[in-house]
Amino acid sequence: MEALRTTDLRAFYGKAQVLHGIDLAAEGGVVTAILGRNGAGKTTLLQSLMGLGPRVEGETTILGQSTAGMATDTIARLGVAYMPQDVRVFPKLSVRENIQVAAHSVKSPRPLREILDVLPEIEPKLDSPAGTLSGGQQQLVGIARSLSMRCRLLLMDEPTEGLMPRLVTQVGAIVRRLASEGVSVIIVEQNVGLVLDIADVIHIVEKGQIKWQGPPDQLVSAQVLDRYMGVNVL
Ligand SMILES: Nc1ncnc2c1ncn2[C@@H]1O[C@H](COP(=O)(O)OP(=O)(O)OP(=O)(O)O)[C@@H](O)[C@H]1O
Repeated sequence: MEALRTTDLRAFYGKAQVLHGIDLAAEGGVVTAILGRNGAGKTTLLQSLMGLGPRVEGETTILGQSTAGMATDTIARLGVAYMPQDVRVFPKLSVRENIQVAAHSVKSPRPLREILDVLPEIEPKLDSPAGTLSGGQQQLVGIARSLSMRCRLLLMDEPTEGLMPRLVTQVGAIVRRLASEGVSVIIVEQNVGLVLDIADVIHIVEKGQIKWQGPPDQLVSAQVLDRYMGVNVL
């Protein structure tokens, strides 16, 4: 089933237009990566999908339903999880409680045991206040929260920022695992290597527009990365 479709999505902060007609479609089981330079509008795109922040125009359909006028919590209840860039844990709650809060918001959460099998690093920290964990560990708690919600559309904003390479690989494996379960994952990333490894389709956003889209093997052409990202992979 189609998890997401936007048609001519436009977003505004006050009078400033940040997204200029985004057409994006994503199926269940597909990992869609969004690349782009700083300020291109990637975070604004995810926030627009969640009904957070900017004023939006155009059409968005999530899991078959138009989200026009929907509040963020209603969008979440359709089966959408959003992992913002600055993952916010509840610092005074334990890691376990942080996961329970997320699990509480859905009818049939993923069992904790299953989450710990994928994220063994957090098991020894389950009863520690989440605010005492390192930034990287807090990122993992954010991922654990998303896993617990058993979402059908997962929006991730730079989930590997600040993570050590081993954990970056692990996050990549988790994303692929969710896709194999039928989840549609939209991932904003700066880590081009990771994107090439895990994405099925890549969209490059520049100045609020999708300038290029295609599979990873086509992206590995110096022109595309040089031109839109200032990255030279060759
Ligand atoms: N709350 C806001 N109010 C006004 N302008 C904003 C707001 N948030 C973002 N912008 C502007 O919108 C544009 C897109 O920002 P956005 O954060 O979506 O880009 P991004 O591609 O996610 O960048 P980054 O990689 O730095 O996170 C930028 O010009 C930014 O200054």
